[in-house]
Amino acid sequence: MERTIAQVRAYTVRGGGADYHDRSGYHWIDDHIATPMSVYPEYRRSRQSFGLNVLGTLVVEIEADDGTTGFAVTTAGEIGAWIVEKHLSRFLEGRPVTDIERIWDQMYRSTLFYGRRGVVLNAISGVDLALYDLLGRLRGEPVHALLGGPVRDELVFYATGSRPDAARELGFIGGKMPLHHGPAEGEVGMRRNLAELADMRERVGEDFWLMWDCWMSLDVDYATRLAQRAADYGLKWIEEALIPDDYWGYAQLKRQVPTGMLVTAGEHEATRWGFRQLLETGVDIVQPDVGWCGGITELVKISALADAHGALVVPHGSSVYSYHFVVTRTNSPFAEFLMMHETAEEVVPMFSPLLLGEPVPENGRLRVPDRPGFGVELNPEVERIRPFTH
Ligand SMILES: C[C@H](O)[C@H](O)CC(=O)C(=O)O
Ligand SMILES: [Mg+2]
Repeated sequence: MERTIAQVRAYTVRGGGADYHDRSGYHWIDDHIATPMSVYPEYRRSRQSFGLNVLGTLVVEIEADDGTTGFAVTTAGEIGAWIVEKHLSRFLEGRPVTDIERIWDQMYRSTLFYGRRGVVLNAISGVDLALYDLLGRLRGEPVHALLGGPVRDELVFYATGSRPDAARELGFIGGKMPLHHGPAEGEVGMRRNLAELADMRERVGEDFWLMWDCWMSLDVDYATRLAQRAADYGLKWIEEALIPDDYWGYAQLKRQVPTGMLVTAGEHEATRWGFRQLLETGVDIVQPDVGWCGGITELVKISALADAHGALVVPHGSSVYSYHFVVTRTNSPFAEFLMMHETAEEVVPMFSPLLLGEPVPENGRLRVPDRPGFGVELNPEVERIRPFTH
């Protein structure tokens, strides 16, 4: 029997969860990481100092007419909750649960006058993921089955964190480190970056992948010089070196990095149109975040586009929402695991404490669970607030 959507609800959560930058106390993820704001000395030490954690987590719940409820989490907080409740809900309530493509198109077209990317696309992604979760629960199938089924038995992971040496011991295939010093810290900062890479290469040996996440902090000149000097230490890829709008810079950087070094980008990009522009620069790996780029519905299109450009798709973080997709695509041969342990020495669930049943890699590998939907539940002990209703 065809089920319809009875109600859409949006909640916010603080402290961890999908907004993984929203945490208190020491954490490697907020320890002097180079950012576009590093040009201002007063904002260098901590990304929270310029508001990286202002949004918080958005939880979208979608209830079908038989009471079955699907949900998803992303980064969008109160603004996202307002968009979902006051604007997007009208395109869902009363519609068949299977109307995923039409609902996406209406959400996107109707928000073009203030949307296209950023927090609006985060909100659209949250709704889309919650719809997939609901459809999977109604059909008793995991989301990966709805996407055509797995192309491999298990996922293999690289780890992102400050301790690739610990990641190696934990069985990951590589380690991606945050870059600590940007161009404004001059040659001294450049040398410090290279010393950290050299030290890590020493610790992990020759064959372990080492990558740098530059989080939009560089310019083409600095990124080129950094890449050239990092080649001596076998840097596998240089990630998100430039601001997302500088497509021309990415094209230039791709031409200038040493042969064999990969250029990756895209975690702050959204929609097939944004990725079309990014792919035309020649980047080797695109890294859409399924909770930010437009959800699964859009990621399927981005992935096909990337495949036709000969580029891999290795989604940014996003836990189960990414795993169910990656396992279904041949051009996504491995996945990212973001180390949310304070010192990146242990494996902890990425969206902890928000989800129950969130799977984590063991020895760098994971069989994606066959539970219906995305296979996770909301932890009832985590306080959530519904700031708006409609
Ligand atoms: C470590 C990075 O600065 C950021 O927090 C996460 C990220 O960009 C990634 O996992 O990739
Ligand atoms: Mg990144």
